[in-house]
Amino acid sequence: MAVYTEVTDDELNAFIAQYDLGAVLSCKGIAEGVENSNFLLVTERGPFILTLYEKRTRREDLPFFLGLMEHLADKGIACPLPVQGTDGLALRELAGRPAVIVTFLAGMWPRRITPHHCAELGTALARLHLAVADFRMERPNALSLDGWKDLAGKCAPRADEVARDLRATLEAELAALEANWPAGLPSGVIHADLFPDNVFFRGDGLSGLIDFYFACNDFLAYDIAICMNAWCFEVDGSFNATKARMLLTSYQKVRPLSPAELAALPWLCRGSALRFLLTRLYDWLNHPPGAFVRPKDPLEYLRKLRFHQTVRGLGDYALDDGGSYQV
Ligand SMILES: Nc1ncnc2c1ncn2[C@@H]1O[C@H](COP(=O)(O)OP(=O)(O)O)[C@@H](O)[C@H]1O
Ligand SMILES: N[C@@H](CCOP(=O)(O)O)C(=O)O
Repeated sequence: MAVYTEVTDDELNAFIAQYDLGAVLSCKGIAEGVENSNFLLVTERGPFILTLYEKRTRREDLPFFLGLMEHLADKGIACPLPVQGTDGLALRELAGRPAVIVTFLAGMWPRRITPHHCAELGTALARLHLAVADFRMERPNALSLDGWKDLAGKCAPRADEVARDLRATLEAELAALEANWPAGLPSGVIHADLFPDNVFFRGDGLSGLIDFYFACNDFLAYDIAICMNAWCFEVDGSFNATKARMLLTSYQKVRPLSPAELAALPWLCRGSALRFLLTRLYDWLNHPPGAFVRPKDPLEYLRKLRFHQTVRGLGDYALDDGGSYQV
């Protein structure tokens, strides 16, 4: 379960005393998530989420993530809002980790993805991309080409333990991506991890987005590629063109994609597949024995990468009309 850092009652009570939230009624570790320690904190003012930031979330990036959530909430995007203490500060320290309390978002993430979920996602993603246009803070994407090379180098000596010839596959893919990575596409702040477990629904409607801790500046269309990989494959590994069409069509009703963005999607999907293959592979090879968190399967993303390697253009996704299918 994703609670890496335990908090004692004394530490928690001293921490909460810095807010105007009343007394703590309960505080339970949340099993989901892999990056940070999360707790469902119930106080006399209601439910909140307490997050302690762990290894991959760098302290110097936290003002960007918190500022982004505040900016998005201000623009009407349903997302958690950092809660300030009586001193006006949201970011503080608890049990030796940077920590914040954010507002609780009602809803459930979808366990069985339907094309309708993908349509809702497309609308929300495009709204997010429009909403960040005037967000002034920047954070370069540490998990783009240079970051992938770094991770691939660290995994190389043991990669073939996970899949035959994986080391050579990674090297060849990195070279191909370096030679073909698009340039000059519309850029801005992207979520960069908008997987189903970070998107909440209430009934049929999307109710909010969470987990902005990989957000960064990159091509906006790269965020779509991340979503195509995370939402538009079936458990048997097949690509579901209907889901991708729903995603693209809804997105484009809010923010139309340029021909260059559409043409770049196959390479962006390859890059996104490699990115999640590499972080999962790194975690797979390096998770401490006995850790509660079960690392995610890197091979799922190797299969997605192999699929995209066969794609020569949008037609191979059955998206040659640019996803202009009418929902
Ligand atoms: N603001 C929130 N409102 C409601 N639940 C939340 C909120 N933030 C996180 N959660 C819960 O905590 C889980 C893990 O959160 P997440 O941000 O994905 O963690 P991690 O960064 O460790 O992956 C989510 O799946 C959800 O159940
Ligand atoms: N979405 C990533 C892992 C990051 O986990 P999250 O719990 O922060 O969404 C993956 O699937 O590899």
